[in-house]
Amino acid sequence: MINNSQVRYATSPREVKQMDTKALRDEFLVEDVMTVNTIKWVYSHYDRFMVAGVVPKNEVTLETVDELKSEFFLERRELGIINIGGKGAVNVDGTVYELENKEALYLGQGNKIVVFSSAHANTPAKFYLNSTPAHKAFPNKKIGIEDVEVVELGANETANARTLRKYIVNSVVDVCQLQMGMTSLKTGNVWNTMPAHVHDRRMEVYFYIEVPEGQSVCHFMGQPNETRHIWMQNEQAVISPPWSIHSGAGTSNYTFIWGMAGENLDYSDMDMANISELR
Ligand SMILES: O=C(O)C(=O)C[C@H](O)C(=O)CO
Ligand SMILES: [Zn+2]
Repeated sequence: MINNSQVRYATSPREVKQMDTKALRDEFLVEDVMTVNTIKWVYSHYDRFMVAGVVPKNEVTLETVDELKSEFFLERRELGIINIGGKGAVNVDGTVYELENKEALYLGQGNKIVVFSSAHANTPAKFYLNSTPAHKAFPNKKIGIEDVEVVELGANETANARTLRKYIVNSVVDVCQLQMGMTSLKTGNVWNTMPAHVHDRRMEVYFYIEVPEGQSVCHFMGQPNETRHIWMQNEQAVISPPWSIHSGAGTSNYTFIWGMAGENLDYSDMDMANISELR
């Protein structure tokens, strides 16, 4: 067992209202996601959601962590994997799933030995990992580009034209509670998830990717009438409490992976915030 994980406790809106920039970043920002040949988990007490990434230049085995007090990582958990790097593979108890860039894999509870590798060490895979507690063992499933549900959102006029791709949702794969997808802003568009929303039934984590060199995304969080912001660099993640909006404006277009867990699997269960009422 390795102890390469960090716990983030749940915070209330009242506490967050008092936080300065550093406190907000310490609590919600995950700076180092894509680590080479190692997996550094962040364990959030919001719905016990775990976030990590791995760039396997050598083979990397998924190991359990102290927080889980389990014999193996997936003993009581499910795992979503999206590859944002070069071609790679995930060996799951002897079955090999090859994942090209922007392909995903769902692993159900009970899988014991999971090994990540890259096809080429000089263009390694970059596996983004989200994991949540599971109550049932659903089958493993690879989700290729052709399996994804695609939704077009926003408009150029409001600088929020974007393509949303649902990878791990219950209309594509059987899951206990994990949902994952990817949203890409079109050229010249900068706003994600605007109009903003909250969903007190689910927490969410955004992982910003494809942010061009020298550009940033300003991520907005907090209750709709008491917002805060966190400046995000490429390949950083941010935890969104269930009571918080999660929206961002970039200094260019970009992509992000969203992952959710909680009370329901209803993607459309959102309480919208009126733009003119944001504070
Ligand atoms: O661009 C968007 O809008 C999103 O990607 C929204 C996320 O999917 C989300 O917040 C789901 O609750
Ligand atoms: Zn959301």
